[in-house]
Amino acid sequence: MTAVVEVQDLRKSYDDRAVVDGVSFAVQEGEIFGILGPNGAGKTTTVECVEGLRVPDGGRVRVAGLDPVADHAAVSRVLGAQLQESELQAKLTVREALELYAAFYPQPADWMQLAERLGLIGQLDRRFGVLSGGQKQRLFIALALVGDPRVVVLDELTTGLDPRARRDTWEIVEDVRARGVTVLLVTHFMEEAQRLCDRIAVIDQGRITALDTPQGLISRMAGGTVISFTPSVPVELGALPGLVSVEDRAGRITLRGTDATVTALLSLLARQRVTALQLRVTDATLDEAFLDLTGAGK
Ligand SMILES: Nc1ncnc2c1ncn2[C@@H]1O[C@H](COP(=O)(O)OP(=O)(O)OP(=O)(O)O)[C@@H](O)[C@H]1O
Repeated sequence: MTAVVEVQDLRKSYDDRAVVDGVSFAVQEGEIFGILGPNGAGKTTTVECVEGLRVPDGGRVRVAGLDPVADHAAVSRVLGAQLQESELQAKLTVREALELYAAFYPQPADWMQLAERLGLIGQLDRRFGVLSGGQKQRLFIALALVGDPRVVVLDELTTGLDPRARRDTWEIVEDVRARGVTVLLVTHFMEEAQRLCDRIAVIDQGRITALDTPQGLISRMAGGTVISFTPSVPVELGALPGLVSVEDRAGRITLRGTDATVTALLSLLARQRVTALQLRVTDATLDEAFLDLTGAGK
């Protein structure tokens, strides 16, 4: 596997306050890599150092082997960044924006094809200022892809979108990856990270507190397996392996533990001839793992 984005011991301070404090990660070619963290954690600062928009105080950043600050022009040919709303004139039509941005690149993608893939064909002659939130986001994705990049950085892509538009956008991101583009995704939405990302770096107060697959993040938290059931008769559970907590709400029992807890519980119930009514075994959500892994839950 080749790392297309490498960040080693990245440091950035504002007014003597470290907002990125020794962040290291490597994004493999073809991966959707998520950066997740509470407000002010340093996510945007980190990706802006990757984009060459901010100069790090320390550490090393490479995009396709290039330094985003020293080799800025070369990096902008391999890396597509999502614009912020303020960066596009309201009067520009979708067609003009696509033409304009395509002209920045020596070998742009076919923007008409991009517009078609992103469902923008019907919007080509409409001005940016009158587009809906979802249409604007589609245009931003198209503009990030118009240089035919190897890596695309998407920051808070679906903030402000309704659930339908958010799901449509996720499909577009999956389609982008299916075409071999590496995606670096900054998000607040756990569901989005869980659905899209191959791996996630959880950042809190400028440091990475965990880096794993979504499933790995969930299973590393204590009590990652949730078991709930209603016993046919009252039951004495005693000590079960891996058990983290027990809750009894009007006869419905919820346990948090591990796979070993489930196995031990089932044999205990069988021995006591108790039936577990409406038995459900689920994984904790990434939401819960996130709160466990950042100061946000404390
Ligand atoms: N140009 C700047 N000058 C001073 N402080 C800054 C500057 N840019 C960012 N900060 C501060 O650095 C910290 C990290 O900001 P950053 O935007 O990287 O966080 P974030 O994780 O992306 O947050 P959010 O999820 O809220 O967008 C914040 O406390 C922010 O106020």
